[in-house]
Amino acid sequence: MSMEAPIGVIGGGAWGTALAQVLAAGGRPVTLWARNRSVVESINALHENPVYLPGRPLSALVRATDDPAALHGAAALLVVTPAQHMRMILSGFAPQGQPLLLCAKGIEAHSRKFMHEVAREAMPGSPVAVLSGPTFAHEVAAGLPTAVTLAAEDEALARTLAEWIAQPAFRPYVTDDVAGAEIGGAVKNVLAIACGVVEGAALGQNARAALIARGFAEMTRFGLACGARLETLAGLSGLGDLVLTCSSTSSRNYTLGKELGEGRKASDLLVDRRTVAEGAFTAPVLLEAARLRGIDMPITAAVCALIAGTLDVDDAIRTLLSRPLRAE
Ligand SMILES: NC(=O)C1=CN([C@@H]2O[C@H](COP(=O)(O)OP(=O)(O)OC[C@H]3O[C@@H](n4cnc5c(N)ncnc54)[C@H](O)[C@@H]3O)[C@@H](O)[C@H]2O)C=CC1
Ligand SMILES: O=C(CO)COP(=O)(O)O
Repeated sequence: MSMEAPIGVIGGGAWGTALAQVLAAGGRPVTLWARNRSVVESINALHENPVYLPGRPLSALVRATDDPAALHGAAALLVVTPAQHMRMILSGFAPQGQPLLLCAKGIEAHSRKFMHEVAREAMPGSPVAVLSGPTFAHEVAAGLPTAVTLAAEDEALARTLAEWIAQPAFRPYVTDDVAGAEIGGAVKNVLAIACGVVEGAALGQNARAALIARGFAEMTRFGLACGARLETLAGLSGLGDLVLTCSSTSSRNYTLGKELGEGRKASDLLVDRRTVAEGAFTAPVLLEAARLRGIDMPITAAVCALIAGTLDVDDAIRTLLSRPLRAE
């Protein structure tokens, strides 16, 4: 048993559970806070999260709790809640000044704030870093090779967190471009919905490639306007994650889009979901943030219209294809 201070994980969904398993596989004790009592009990008694990561045995070094006080004394806190709930959940934890490693991908609705801004407001005094990249939770938990971006303005903090989380098959690359790491992860979820629509409506593989490339152009325009660097947007947390989630039904966002493309209604698909498809919540706030900066994001606008039910799939496609010709 390791004598090191545990790492805390806030959020017992698929990604929080997978990250807890990565840390524990390296011999680090992990205290995983989850809001769902049956998840806590199953992890402690059966070493499995049957609700969000079924069929994946977890290390005995992962101990679950629903008591925020159990995270006092943790060396760092990985924050792995859905983006729209992060502020509310963090406000239930008394700030202890531990570093926060933010792992959610999204932009907060209404405030239009990125996760690092929300975390700084909810837990002032805690240094903040971001983890993002092409990472399906079930593959990470199975120990399959994965590379991620770990971003912090304080490079020493990024390096320390990278050393704590790195495993032979889990390889963080550090950067100080926090905005770049966050924007790639948030925007790709919206574009994954659009790619799923292309699949569901059987528009073909040329259309999907065009959408990934033009989607990346949208991500880049928005990212650069927010101070992100091109090399981050073209790296693991941007283009890397875009390619992953725009090509697989393992992505909840892509699957949501596929079902929209097959003609199902967004309101039916979004009601009573157990798992989170962040792109549905990010799309409207991203579009608004882009409008305020004078940035054109036609694919994001089409996703917004499909989710709001103001356009059907045929009209959304017609709208995108009838835009004036322009330089690439
Ligand atoms: N699953 C994955 O492969 C990856 C997920 N992420 C990101 O991690 C974040 C968490 O996603 P997952 O772990 O996949 O979640 P999930 O879809 O597996 O589980 C849903 C989570 O949302 C929580 N939740 C549901 N309703 C809530 C409410 N009203 N208030 C507070 N929490 C509520 C549940 O307790 C659960 O932890 C998201 O931002 C996602 O984009 C990032 C990388 C990979
Ligand atoms: O972020 C992810 C992979 O990097 C998970 O994608 P989904 O949320 O679309 O399942």
